[in-house]
Order: sequence, then structure tokens, then C-alpha cells
Amino acid sequence: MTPTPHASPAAVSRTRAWLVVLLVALSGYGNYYCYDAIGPVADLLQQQRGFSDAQIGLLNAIYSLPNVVLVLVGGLLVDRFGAAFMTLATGLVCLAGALFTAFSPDFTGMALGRLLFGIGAETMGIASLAAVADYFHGPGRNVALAMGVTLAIGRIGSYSADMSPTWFATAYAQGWQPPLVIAAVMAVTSCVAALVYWGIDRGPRRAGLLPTSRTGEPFVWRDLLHFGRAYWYLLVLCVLWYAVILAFRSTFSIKYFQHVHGLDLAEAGEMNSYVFLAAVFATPAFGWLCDRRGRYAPFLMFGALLLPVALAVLALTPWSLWIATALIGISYSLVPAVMWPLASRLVAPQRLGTAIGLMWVVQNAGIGGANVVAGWLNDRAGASATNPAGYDAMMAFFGAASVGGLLCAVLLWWTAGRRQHELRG
Ligand SMILES: C[C@H](NC(=O)[C@@H](N)CCCCN)C(=O)O
Repeated sequence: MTPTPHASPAAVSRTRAWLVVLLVALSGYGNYYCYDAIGPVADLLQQQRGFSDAQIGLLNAIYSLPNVVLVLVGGLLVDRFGAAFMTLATGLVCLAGALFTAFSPDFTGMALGRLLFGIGAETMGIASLAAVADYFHGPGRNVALAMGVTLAIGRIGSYSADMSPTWFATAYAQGWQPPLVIAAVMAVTSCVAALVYWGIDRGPRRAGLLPTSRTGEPFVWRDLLHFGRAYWYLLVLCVLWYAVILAFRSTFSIKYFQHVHGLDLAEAGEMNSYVFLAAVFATPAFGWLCDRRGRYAPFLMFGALLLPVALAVLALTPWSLWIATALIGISYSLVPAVMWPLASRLVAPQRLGTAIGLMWVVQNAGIGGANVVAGWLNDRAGASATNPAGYDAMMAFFGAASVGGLLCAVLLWWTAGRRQHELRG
């Protein structure tokens, strides 16, 4: 892989670099907690505020909708104003969104809150990855381990939101609002962590030890197309892999386990949650392994391979659900653990925000599209507990998309990810 021009993060102490990881991860924890805070209060919102299923769905869909365009602007802003400033700025936007969501008297206000939260949260995700790349780029700096730790703490945020009905039972007993106030408190924590990170980042950045932002340079649309071929393979893999994994795991898998494999709701939910829990531990472990071996693309290819294999095991064999769950769990840990460090190696540091922003624009459209197509296929085939074969078309669709993703991972490995490329970079 071609080395990118870079300031010298190696001159920043490891303690400071890991402190940045911890702070960025803490802000990510609040971000992921708020993202997943609607699911646990969905039933209360229906009972106490009379919201329909469509309204509940909209509270989450409205998060992705603006990002089909805006997250690219967010990425450009990260390159222009730097990761630290943008983590803080987007943390404040997320907090405003979380407060609106918790305190709005009606559905429209809540939806506006979720819209605002989505605008802040996706750009904060880019700023977090750029922050870690700033401090860990370069040989021997363990960029994949650092990104893995950041992602893992974010996943704990999602897991905490899922567990919040147990951990904060008293709040839930008082109705829909207190749990959302707790989510807003998590957003405050995010802002405090972002503020401290911004404070400690100023010294090394002013001393020129970190990549300088591109403030003052005019934005040129054509720049968007000037990433190398390997980047485009990574982008298509990102779209296809996240579209399948999120549309399946976050939307349809529980229902699929119930209707096709005969699990009850609690068993299906628990089976699904193991994927999440595994990712908390396995994502940093895989990141560490990649850094240690100095190899990324082969691991990415292996992670991308496991998804179609897992879907085939689910759809075509009577094997235990544990096998498919383990395979999805490894893929869900391995692919993000490698994808984002690899992105930071494929593009110049000053363009990382734009590069990830562009990936997430198409990714958000892909996730939305995959949800719609899968739902349409299930409805068309009348998928249900009495007609489990009705899910075949959805599984074939997910299978085909995941094979497309695997193909991109192979092309990426072939173009820029073989031993002679990676060990050079
Ligand atoms: C880092 C990566 N995040 C994304 O890809 C986001 N665009 C979507 C996250 C949606 C849930 N918060 C990841 O979380 O693996």
C-alpha cells in the first residue's frame, strides 16, 4: 500500500494517544446509546402516547434519511476543521437532538430531535475514526487495535441501551420519558469527553505533530472522484456488507429466527444479542491481530466470506443456529475491525473524513434500500410462521448482496492488499 504523506504522530506520547482513544470511545459510547434508545421505549411510546408502528419506525429511519447527503458534508467538515473540533461540535448537535427527543410534547418534536441527532451522530462517527487515525497512523502505531477499542466501547453503548430496562428498571416504571432523559445524560457525557479531547489535542496539533486540516483550500467536487481503485472496492464492500448485516441483524433476524427456526421472542432476541456481545471483545482482538501481522486485506476478505457462508448455513442447512450466529459474530467483529484502519491507509490523512463521508452516504442509502427490498420480498411471498419458505427470497437477496461484497474484498486484496503492498505501507 502506498505510504501517505503525514505529520509525525509517532512524536506524540503513547499515553496521550491512548487517552485520546479513551475519550473518543467515551463520546462514541453516548452516541451509540442514544441511537439504540428508541427500541426499549417503543412499547411505552405506543401505550402511553399512542404512537403507531410506522411512527416508531420513522423515529429510527429519520436518523439515516438526511445522511444520504449530509454525512458527506460532515466528512468534508472533519477534513476542514479537524477531528477534535468536529467531535465536540457534533456532540453538541447530538445533545440538542437527544434533549428534543426526550422533552418534546408531541411526535413531530421527537422526530425533529431524532433528525438532529442523526445529523450529528454520523458525522461524529467519522470524526472519531479520523481522530484515532490522526494519533495512530504509521508503522508500529496499532491503528487497527485503537479503532477496534473505539468501536468496541461504542458497541457497549448499544448493548447498554438494550440492557437499560433491567439496569434502570425504576426509570422505565415511570414511563417513556425518564429512559430518554437518561439517553440525554449519556449525550452530555459524550460532550464532556469531546471537550476534554479537544483540550488535549490542541498542543500536539499546534506543534505540527498531527495532520493539519485543509482550512482555506477551496472545495473541488472533482476531488471526490480522485481516490484510488482500491478505495472504490472498499466503498462497495462497505455498502453491501453493512446493508446486509444491519438489515438482517437489526431488522429481520429476530422475526426470521422465530418463524423459520421456531424460537420464541426471548430466545431469538438473546441469540441475536450474542453477535453484539461477541463484537465487544472480538473487534479489538482482531484489530490487534491485523496490526501484529501487518496484514489487513486478507482478514477483510475472510470476514466478508463468512457472511454469505453464514446466510447459506441458515437458509440451506438444518444445522444448529449457534453455527450461523458464531459465523455472523466473527464477520461482524472482523470486517469493521479491518475496514476503517484500511480506509485510513488507502487515502491521505487530510482526506480521510471526505473518504469515509462518501462511503457512508452510499452506505446509508444501501441500508435503507436493503430494508425496503427485504420487507417487500417478505410481504410479496407472504413470509410468516405458517409460511417459513416465504423468507427464501429475502435470504437469496441478502446472500447475493453478500457475495457481491466478497467479490469486492477479493478485488481489493488483488489490487492493493497482497503481502508486497501491505508490508510496504
Ligand atoms: C463505524 C461503523 N459505523 C457506521 O458504519 C455508521 N455509518 C452506521 C452506524 C449505525 C449504528 N450506529 C460501525 O459502527 O461499524
